[in-house]
Amino acid sequence: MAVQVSKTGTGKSYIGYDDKGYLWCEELKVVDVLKNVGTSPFFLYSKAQLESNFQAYVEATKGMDAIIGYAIKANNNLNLLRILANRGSGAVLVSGGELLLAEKAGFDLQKTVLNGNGKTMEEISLAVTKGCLINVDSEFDLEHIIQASRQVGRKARVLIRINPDIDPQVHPYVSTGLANSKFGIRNTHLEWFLNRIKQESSFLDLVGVHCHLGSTIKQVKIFKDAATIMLEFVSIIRNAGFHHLQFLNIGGGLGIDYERQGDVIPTPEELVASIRDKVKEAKLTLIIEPGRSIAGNTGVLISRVIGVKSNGNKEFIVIDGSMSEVIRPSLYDAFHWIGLIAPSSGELSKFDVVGPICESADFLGKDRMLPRPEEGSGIVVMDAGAYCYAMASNYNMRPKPAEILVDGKQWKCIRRRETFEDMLMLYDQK
Ligand SMILES: Cc1ncc(COP(=O)(O)O)c(C=O)c1O
Ligand SMILES: N[C@@H](CCCC[NH3+])C(=O)O
Repeated sequence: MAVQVSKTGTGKSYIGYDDKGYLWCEELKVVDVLKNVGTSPFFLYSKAQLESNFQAYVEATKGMDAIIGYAIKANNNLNLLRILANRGSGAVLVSGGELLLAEKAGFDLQKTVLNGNGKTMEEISLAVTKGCLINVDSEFDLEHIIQASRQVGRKARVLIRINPDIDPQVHPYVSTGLANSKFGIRNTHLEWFLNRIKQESSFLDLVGVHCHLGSTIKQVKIFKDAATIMLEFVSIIRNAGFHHLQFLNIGGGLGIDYERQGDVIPTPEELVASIRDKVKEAKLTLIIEPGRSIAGNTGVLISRVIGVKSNGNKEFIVIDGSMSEVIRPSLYDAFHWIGLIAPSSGELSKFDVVGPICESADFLGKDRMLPRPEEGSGIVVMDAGAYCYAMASNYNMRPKPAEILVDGKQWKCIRRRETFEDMLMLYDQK
């Protein structure tokens, strides 16, 4: 049975090492899965981990009106989405594609929120037709929503996305709530929005406010500060005559323990507890939009070692996984814990773990102390359940990998590996 590598934000860990040095996913030794799957790299997910992470939010929001809106962008595997939809999760969407997928997965579309600073008319019309909540992101976005609801002949249920100018203290590329961000409106424009919504009240129902500060946040205080500011806006908006205001959408963004050094990451319970009383006092339904903290430690990338080389200064472990499956290190200099999946007697040395892609930015980890691996041995990149497959590409004509789901002692393929023919199909071959 799996042992804990380290405590994550939601507590339990279903992917971890035993004391002999074998990696387990639930009740399966990952070396055995690798043998049976045949191809590599592939993503490996734990169903129990996914359920446990979602359950942590359910427990955290017990006793209050709340929608847990899983942010589909983090991991959109249909099979995983169905698991969450069956458990009553809502969904947070950023495109028409995500909306259609959410519908296919069985999410209650009344509990979905369409976000986005550049929604197309088609996407907005679809969201109005299906009864999704829609976040207003700008003046033009509001005009497009009015137009769509006129055409569809149905009132749009909207929230205003306010940019509260709070620093989430994360990498600038994943920070979304500062004054210079492309997302949301500034409070100085709020009056204009309220007036315009009033004018078009036969097409718009203003039901809430939204903010999303960023991703990989590690302090509860940041959410608490945001809630305080957002509740001030709620009062202003209610005082302006909007009595249907029902939702405070606090966004997503809770981090996970990528470093696996025992960092203290707030739990969903701690996050919600820090704002619960104020939200209840204001008679609001809380919407929370977690992505990473539900999907992140649910999955890992399993690769094989192609070879080990030295350039005189540095040593490299070259694996068959790459930035085309896990782009986060290249894009954000993000850290993912890397290890061998089975015990090794190789001497410990410092390696860069790199892929075969024709880019110097193609690294999964730098300066990692690892046992010198044999060719063909399995390597794990941990915490690859969020923003990894979802951001994967065919760069260098690489097929996207398989996704495997473990449930106890069973595993199944929940998305097959792409083939060369799959990629070829999209070309005009004449
Ligand atoms: C509006 C919105 N909601 C929710 C999320 C999910 O964030 P996270 O995966 O960090 O929980 C994101 C992504 O950052 C987002 O942009
Ligand atoms: N893609 C980012 C998070 C951005 C979330 C979307 N706003 C990551 O891998 O960490």
